[in-house]
Amino acid sequence: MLETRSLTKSFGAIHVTRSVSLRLERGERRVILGPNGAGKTTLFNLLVGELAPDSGTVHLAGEDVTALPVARRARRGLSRSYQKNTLFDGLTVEENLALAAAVPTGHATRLWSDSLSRPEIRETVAEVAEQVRLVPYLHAKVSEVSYGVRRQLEVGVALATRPHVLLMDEPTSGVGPEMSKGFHDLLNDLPSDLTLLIIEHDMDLAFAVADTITVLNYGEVVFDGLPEAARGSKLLKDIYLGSWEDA
Ligand SMILES: Nc1ncnc2c1ncn2[C@@H]1O[C@H](COP(=O)(O)OP(=O)(O)OP(=O)(O)O)[C@@H](O)[C@H]1O
Repeated sequence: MLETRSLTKSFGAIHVTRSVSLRLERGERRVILGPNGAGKTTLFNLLVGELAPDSGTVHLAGEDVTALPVARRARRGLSRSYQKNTLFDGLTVEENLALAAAVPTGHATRLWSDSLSRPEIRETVAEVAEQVRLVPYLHAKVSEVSYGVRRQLEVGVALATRPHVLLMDEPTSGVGPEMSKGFHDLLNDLPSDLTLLIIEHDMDLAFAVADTITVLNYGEVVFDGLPEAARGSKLLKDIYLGSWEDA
């Protein structure tokens, strides 16, 4: 469903992505682990098209999308939720979802009231709100809801564009252990044909949701396999857990 072949990117003399080849099957849940600066976010930027690689290719559903800009990849079903806040604070939760839901319909508009009057958008908003446990907050302004609810909404906004592949950059960053468990349930309840690629620092969550794990270190894939194998890997302990404890 999503594949990279020998993806390579440098910033000046720093090799941030070193010949990364990944292949995610439809419905696969893959977690990307790696110490700070390993190149995880850069890989996401290359996948969605915010950065162009120096060499290598990105394929979505079998098609080479390397030359396509962000919006065209998004229309083909590749969506991303961000680590940082990208919500409209002055709008309600429902209005934020409606704006995102309007994107694939080609009716994207800042007039959220227009979006909400469209039945297909109302339907998407209702379904996504259910999926990400936001029904009780639909009419609250984003500026009034808790940090954890905002994180849920960020996932909701990405889902409302109806992606086939969803990339999530640290969905639980900054939320407490209780919320983190809630996120685990939320991720497991997402449609089984949705392909998920998640950058996650919370090891418990990572192992709980992952079908497969990729570990990046200095921009290079140093492990690619099943969570059980990752758990026992000395390499992973040395490069990842060591850095994690230092972080
Ligand atoms: N636009 C840029 N220009 C120059 N260097 C950059 C740029 N973006 C990232 N880097 C460098 O590339 C390296 C990888 O950064 P990246 O953010 O991809 O790592 P990461 O694994 O996501 O780290 P973290 O876990 O801290 O978010 C770092 O050394 C970073 O300073």
